[in-house]
Amino acid sequence: MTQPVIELRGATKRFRGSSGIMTAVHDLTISIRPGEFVAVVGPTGCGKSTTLSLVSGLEPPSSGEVLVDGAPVRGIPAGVGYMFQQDAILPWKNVLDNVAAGPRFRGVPKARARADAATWVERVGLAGFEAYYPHQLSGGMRKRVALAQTLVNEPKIILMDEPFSALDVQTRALMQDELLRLWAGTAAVIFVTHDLEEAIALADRVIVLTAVPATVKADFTINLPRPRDVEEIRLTTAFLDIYREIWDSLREEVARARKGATLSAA
Ligand SMILES: Nc1ncnc2c1ncn2[C@@H]1O[C@H](COP(=O)(O)OP(=O)(O)OP(=O)(O)O)[C@@H](O)[C@H]1O
Repeated sequence: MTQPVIELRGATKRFRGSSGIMTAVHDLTISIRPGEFVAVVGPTGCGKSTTLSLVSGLEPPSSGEVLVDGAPVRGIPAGVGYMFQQDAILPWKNVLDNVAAGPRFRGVPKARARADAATWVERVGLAGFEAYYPHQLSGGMRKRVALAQTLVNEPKIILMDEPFSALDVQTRALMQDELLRLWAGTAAVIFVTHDLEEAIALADRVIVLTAVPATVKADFTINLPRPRDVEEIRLTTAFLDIYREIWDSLREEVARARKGATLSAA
């Protein structure tokens, strides 16, 4: 059996807020193998981003353990790439230099960093746009730059927090396909999303979290064949069956979260 690359063992995270201590995630136990694509869904505000912060080392757990490659996470682990809703594109650098910035920061010599960046700019479909500046790019093109910025570092773990949620529906589907094509099992991915369709279309497993404090409610294996075309696969009976099953589980938590929000607002 392959050793997990990411492991949360009974991880709990508490925050001190204005009205006392609140528990964001509680007794979270998740194990992810190398190259596995895991989507995490749950109601709004349940603790999905906090889960990513634990794995990225941005937040230490209050109790329990978080391990990357079998070692407890202390600080930001090496080999982890990120992609968030807001990209980290530098407006004063052109496309090529934006993609080369990460390797340069890690100490890769300039010529090598630019050569690697050029390869990734091409792979994400931006050949010819190397000298463009971010303000000259569309939303989808910016996402391609962000994808290249992440993948140029050859991460073995990619943490994604709703990376495509600000895109229009068509560009979003295009980027989902691009992500699957470029990822192709090369890294373990945790993909946080509000969108259950997106979760199922992309992932090998979909983890449903409970309303806050988040803990694992259910863990579904997605046995849809790869390679996938995200727009085609959504129309298949197998997809709709899985969707119904997971939505039944998620719906209860969404209802609990809404009830909690109404009570706290009253
Ligand atoms: N640094 C912090 N300090 C205090 N409370 C925090 C902190 N980070 C998160 N929280 C709280 O923890 C809970 C979970 O937040 P989190 O952002 O992880 O949820 P989420 O599921 O990602 O939310 P969304 O669905 O809105 O993206 C929320 O109640 C939030 O206010």
